[in-house]
Amino acid sequence: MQTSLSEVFCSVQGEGPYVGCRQAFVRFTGCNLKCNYCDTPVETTKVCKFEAVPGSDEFQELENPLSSEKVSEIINSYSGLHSVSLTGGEPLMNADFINLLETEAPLYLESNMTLPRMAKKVKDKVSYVSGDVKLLPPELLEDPELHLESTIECFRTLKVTKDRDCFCKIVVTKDTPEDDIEGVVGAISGYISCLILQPVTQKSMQPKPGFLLKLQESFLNEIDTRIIPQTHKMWGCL
Ligand SMILES: C[S@@+](CC[C@H](N)C(=O)[O-])C[C@H]1O[C@@H](n2cnc3c(N)ncnc32)[C@H](O)[C@@H]1O
Ligand SMILES: Nc1nc2[nH]cc(C(=O)O)c2c(=O)[nH]1
Ligand code: SF4
Ligand SMILES: [Mg+2]
Repeated sequence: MQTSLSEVFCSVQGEGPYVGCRQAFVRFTGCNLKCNYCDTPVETTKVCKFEAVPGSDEFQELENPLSSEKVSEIINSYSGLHSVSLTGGEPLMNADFINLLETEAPLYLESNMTLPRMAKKVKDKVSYVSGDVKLLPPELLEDPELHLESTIECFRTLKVTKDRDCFCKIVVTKDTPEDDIEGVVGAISGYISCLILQPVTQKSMQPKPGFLLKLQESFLNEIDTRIIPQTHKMWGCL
């Protein structure tokens, strides 16, 4: 089986509870959402950029699409990996491909948690789930009620178990409604090991620190809640 990737590189996880862990990053193309804050191009590319030496800024170009065998081989060429971040775009759009990967390091899924049928397919394949809850303006969603139901269903399917960690990240902007955050956290807190409030990185969209601290305080009785911004952007690594 083959798929298109935009890039493969080795760096450290810049977000959430595993910040600083060495990972291979596999970036799939295509996404089913259009988040107003998204920092990543999701269009399908002709070639996949592959950085063989971490931090070298020298990229080889591999023609898309790539086979699962080739992608596994590239990932296994990196040493010292904690895990393999499957990101994008939306990696769950490639659930069948993910199931064919044969990597030495465990898989870490980075998902928008809106595709429950795909989530079922990969539930025994992934060891870490970094699941976003997308609190977007309703005009950006086709069916806001279904969006919420699908999100909860994905967390139920990929919930924390003895073999899988699952945590939630919520990107918070100055326009994120407090009530929406509270409602969804109540619905998924039983499925996750911790909740990360991730302030959006663009200065113009950022919430006030006091808003995040107040939210954190209100959730701490229910779930380990941490405020962690994107750290890889601070020191300019991939
Ligand atoms: C580019 S997305 C790809 C994976 C998946 N589609 C998702 O959204 O979870 C990777 C992570 O970056 C986060 N992200 C994207 N744009 C961001 C921004 N401007 N500020 C903070 N986090 C951002 C997303 O919320 C997600 O947690
Ligand atoms: N260092 C680093 N950490 C990340 N965490 C999530 C990322 C992503 O784009 O999915 C990402 C990324 O692109 N780079
Ligand atoms: S779901 Fe992820 S990749 Fe897709 S638009 Fe939102 S942040 Fe970007
Ligand atoms: Mg990123």
